[in-house]
Amino acid sequence: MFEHVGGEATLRKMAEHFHEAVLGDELLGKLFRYGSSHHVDHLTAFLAEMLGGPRRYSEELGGFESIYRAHQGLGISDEQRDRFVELMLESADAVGLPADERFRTAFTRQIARAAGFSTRVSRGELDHFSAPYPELVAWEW
Ligand code: HEM
Repeated sequence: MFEHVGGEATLRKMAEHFHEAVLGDELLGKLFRYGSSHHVDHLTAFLAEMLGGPRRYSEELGGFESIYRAHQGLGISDEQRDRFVELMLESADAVGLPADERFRTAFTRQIARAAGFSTRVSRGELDHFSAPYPELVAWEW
């Protein structure tokens, strides 16, 4: 799937597009406005790994610890979660990710799953030890 989408270059474009979109979004902007400049790069690495590409996010960028810490305490609402997923899918369209049904079905499901994970972490509903991180990145495509 990593190759099918056009590799890291396409995913970086998608992450850049997404980052711009959330910054300008009424529901999500305030969560990201004070964030760090590495969000685009880390999101690119995570998406690449999620799609079966290089394991840079887990091996070099902190993997589970980093993603857990980034969302802890954010108190993401259901509305914010749904908007996040919507903007991700819009960004996928904007940069021309493949439109075939097999890819889109799996991609949408996995983004929704990751959003569920981040939301539960953000509300303190998932502790460190029970959080299903491996399922997020080691996905069977
Ligand atoms: C459900 C709604 C979500 C919200 C509101 C949210 C919010 C955030 C915020 C505020 C940050 C910190 C940004 C920064 O450091 O500049 C962050 C980091 C991150 N998020 Fe999310 N997030 C959500 C869902 C997701 C999902 C679904 C994914 C994966 C597809 C994801 C992947 C990441 C990654 C990889 C980082 C960077 C962590 C690091 O620094 O290594 N997030 N998120």
